[in-house]
Amino acid sequence: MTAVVETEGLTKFYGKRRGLEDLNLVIHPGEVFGYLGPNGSGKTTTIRLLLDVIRPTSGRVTVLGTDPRDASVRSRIGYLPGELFLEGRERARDYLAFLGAVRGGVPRTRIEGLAERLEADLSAPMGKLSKGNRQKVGLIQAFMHEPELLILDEPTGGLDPLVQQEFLTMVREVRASGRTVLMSSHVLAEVEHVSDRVGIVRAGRLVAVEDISALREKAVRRVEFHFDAPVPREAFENLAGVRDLRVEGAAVSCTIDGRPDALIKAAARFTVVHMVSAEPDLEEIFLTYYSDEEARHARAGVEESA
Ligand SMILES: Nc1ncnc2c1ncn2[C@@H]1O[C@H](COP(=O)(O)OP(=O)(O)OP(=O)(O)O)[C@@H](O)[C@H]1O
Repeated sequence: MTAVVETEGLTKFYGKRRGLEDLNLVIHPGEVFGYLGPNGSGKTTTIRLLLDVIRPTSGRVTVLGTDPRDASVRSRIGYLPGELFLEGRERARDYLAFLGAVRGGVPRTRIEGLAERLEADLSAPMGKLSKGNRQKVGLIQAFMHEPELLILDEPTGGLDPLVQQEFLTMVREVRASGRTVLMSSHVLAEVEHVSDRVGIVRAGRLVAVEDISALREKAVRRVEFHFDAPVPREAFENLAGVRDLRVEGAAVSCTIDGRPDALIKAAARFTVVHMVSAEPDLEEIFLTYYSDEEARHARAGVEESA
């Protein structure tokens, strides 16, 4: 299976300033990849290198099996820039129709359909669009030609929660059709419900790539069962992944580290009246992981300089 994005030692310095260093990343066809990191960590630099907006200082990159310098690859990509400049008196609707024609013809009905889904107002002149509407026009132009790869830089900024949900549905549809999405964000919560994998970039370096499902499995969550009659403590002792067990009459509570399978099977032997399971807070795991990494890097830095 050919990678959709593949980089090897990809590095960009702006003069002496590090934008990105030694990025080795493979993105597979049909996956949604969340690219996460705080402001200034190198996300936009990576995206610009993939699009040949800037050229690498060193290293190698292919996009859809092609060198990004080959201009023919551009029409196979949909791109939402982090900052979108839309100017002038032309109406958004006419601008999108023009872009559609340039990209080989996009039916007006598709543009209107996307506008409806995102509740975008296409009648306003480009220069007068609100922040939210500008972002929506940006999304429509990225999605409308049904590109093989969507590269979205901070796509959800400025969208209200309902429109965000619709946008996430559009991303899921892209994946369901076997196409690929790379979306950057500085908050995990924005991408976790649609991403298959997330990459964490920090100070110009990719510090981790994680499967979202693996991250979920690592999560510790609190679970409570209420039964129709008191249950024996022994039935819940020494179960894989179960910690902080409390059995009080007909109520059992504990934390689960990893899969809840053993606990569910133990509980299934009794009559469950009610169950509460708190959704694991991935942001918390992520931040714990992140700060561990940070501490490790800081220690390595101290050791290096010692
Ligand atoms: N044109 C430029 N000239 C000089 N330095 C730059 C330039 N563009 C980016 N940088 C620097 O490169 C580093 C990475 O920036 P980049 O914009 O890629 O980060 P980012 O993760 O996209 O951040 P943000 O979320 O704020 O857009 C930062 O230190 C930034 O100051």
